[in-house]
Amino acid sequence: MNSIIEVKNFSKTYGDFKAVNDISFEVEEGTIFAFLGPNGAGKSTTINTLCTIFEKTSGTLLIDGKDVTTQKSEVRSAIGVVFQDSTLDTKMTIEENLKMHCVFYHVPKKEVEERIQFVLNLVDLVEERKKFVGALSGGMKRRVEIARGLIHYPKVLFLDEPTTGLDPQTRAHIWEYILKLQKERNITIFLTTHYMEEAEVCNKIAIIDGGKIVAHDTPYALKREFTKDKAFITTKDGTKLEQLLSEYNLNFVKKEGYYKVDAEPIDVLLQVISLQKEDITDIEIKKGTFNDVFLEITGKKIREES
Ligand SMILES: Nc1ncnc2c1ncn2[C@@H]1O[C@H](COP(=O)(O)OP(=O)(O)OP(=O)(O)O)[C@@H](O)[C@H]1O
Repeated sequence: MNSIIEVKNFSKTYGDFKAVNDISFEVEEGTIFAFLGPNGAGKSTTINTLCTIFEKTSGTLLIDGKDVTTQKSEVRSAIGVVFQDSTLDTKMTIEENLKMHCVFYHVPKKEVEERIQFVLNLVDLVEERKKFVGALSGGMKRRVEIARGLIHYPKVLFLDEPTTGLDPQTRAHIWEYILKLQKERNITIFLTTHYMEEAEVCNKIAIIDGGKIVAHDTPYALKREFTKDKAFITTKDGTKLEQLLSEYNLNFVKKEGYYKVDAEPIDVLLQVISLQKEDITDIEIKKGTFNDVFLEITGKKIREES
């Protein structure tokens, strides 16, 4: 597949401080890419440089083959941006905000109406187009921002925490629009989020920490690498279970009233269970979560290595 975003050896320093330290990654066209990291990791610096707002210190950053340093206006035409701080004019209606954006982006006059219809349809705001932005709910404002970010038909949409502060139902709606954009329009979505369950539905995830990319893969592969399924076992004979788990080399932790046991390799766990089936009163297997992945990569594991 074609890489629509290419970042090679990108660094950004503020004085002596390396906020982003020689990172490289690519994003394939038509995919949803999550860029995650703890506070101060270098996410905003990278996004702002990709969006031509900041200047790089070194490296190459291309969007749709255009250089973010030397071809700023071509890059700006290729991207839509929805940042956390709203830049909508609250004293204007939705329609007026969208029209103004069309002027900025030199959308041909005869196409303006069709595009407004298209983007409002996408975010379910056709009926509201004459409403003043100042009178809209937080979720509606976010939808208007997404509509506005799309009105010049960008190839890549940058979404900086698009669902932060929204209620679960509105978050689910925003995700419907994001998935629809990807499926129906082949738009590449580059997003940040601190909701790990949102990161899980993305095609690829990169995790940045301390200015370095510390993981970059599919959610599935990251989960496989960084988490283990756990079995929660309740037994009438703890001593026997502990003996068996040690004998079969399965890690476990004794908790109040149950044991938390590594459920992998599953065949080994099944053997232990079959040897103690008269005593076991309850078993629940829980899959590793993406929260575990993030903690493992940016917390425990990294600290252990550094
Ligand atoms: N203008 C600046 N001058 C000096 N240091 C800066 C400047 N901007 C950012 N930094 C530092 O660079 C590092 C990366 O910042 P950045 O804003 O990219 O992180 P982030 O991952 O977006 O964090 P957050 O999730 O908190 O927004 C941080 O340590 C930050 O303090």
